[in-house]
Amino acid sequence: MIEVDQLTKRYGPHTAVEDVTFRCEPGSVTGFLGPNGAGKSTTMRMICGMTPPTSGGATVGGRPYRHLPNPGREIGVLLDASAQHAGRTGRETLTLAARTMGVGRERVAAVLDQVGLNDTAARRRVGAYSLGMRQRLGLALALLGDPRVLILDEPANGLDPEGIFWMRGLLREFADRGGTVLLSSHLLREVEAVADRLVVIGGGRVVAQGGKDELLAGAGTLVRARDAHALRLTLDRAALPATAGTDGGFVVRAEPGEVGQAAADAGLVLTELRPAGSGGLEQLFLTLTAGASTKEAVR
Ligand SMILES: Nc1ncnc2c1ncn2[C@@H]1O[C@H](COP(=O)(O)OP(=O)(O)OP(=O)(O)O)[C@@H](O)[C@H]1O
Repeated sequence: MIEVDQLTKRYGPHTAVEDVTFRCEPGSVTGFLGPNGAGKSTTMRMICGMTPPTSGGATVGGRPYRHLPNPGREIGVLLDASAQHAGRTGRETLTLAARTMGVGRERVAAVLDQVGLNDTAARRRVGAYSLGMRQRLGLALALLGDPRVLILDEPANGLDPEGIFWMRGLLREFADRGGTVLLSSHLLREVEAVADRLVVIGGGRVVAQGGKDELLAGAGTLVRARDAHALRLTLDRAALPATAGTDGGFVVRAEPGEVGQAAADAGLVLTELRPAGSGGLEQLFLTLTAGASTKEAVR
């Protein structure tokens, strides 16, 4: 179990993460989703004791990361696949880590096999690895201590479609055996395919969280009016929480009837009014990523 409680991180006047609270339960994969710069890495680094929070805290299995006597045996972490010593071979990297963690050498062969790095790859220096191979080695390091919890920052980066499919299977199996997985991505589709729960972060704050199916299904009402500005004012006046899309529409966290009534009371002409459905989360995510590569974000 991972518990994140009101985590906040400020760098001078800049707030990177603000009041972030969520939990990841055993037996589930939690997708931590947000555009570049949203605060995913900073949150994960705070959970793993690498960045001290300005306020709030996080525990893994009931204890702060720094209080775990042998963290690698309890939590597998992949935060930066390029962090490994370029001059060592993959096998040396794992053997050294196994010694530090106090796990048997047989785990090295087991995890190399698990992540699909063959003998030739294991004997090659990490400096000569492709990004995809580094991600596999990073995952091998995370799995080495046979932990119950995995915390992975953008693990699919650099993997080809087959590699991404393989990784999803690995994470699904890990969770199905009772493990807890937190993985981040800036791609909605990538996380949607494997996660049970989603935590969506934008501008350092959690903007949505819940079960994936619930978030994808009950994502409010999509509404559009001839006069988008008047609609915004009407929604604000009626205290209906709305997120503006990039195309003039709004996703409102309320029933269509309630939204329609507010518009009718204000004498507005609506051009669209319907349950947002799966488009709701997509719309919310597009709004967050507006200005960034929006097409890529929902790919
Ligand atoms: N050491 C630091 N000093 C100052 N600002 C920082 C530092 N680390 C992160 N930030 C800022 O905090 C914000 C959140 O960054 P973070 O790396 O956590 O986002 P992210 O969601 O992981 O994005 P990405 O996918 O691009 O890594 C950004 O505005 C970033 O510039």
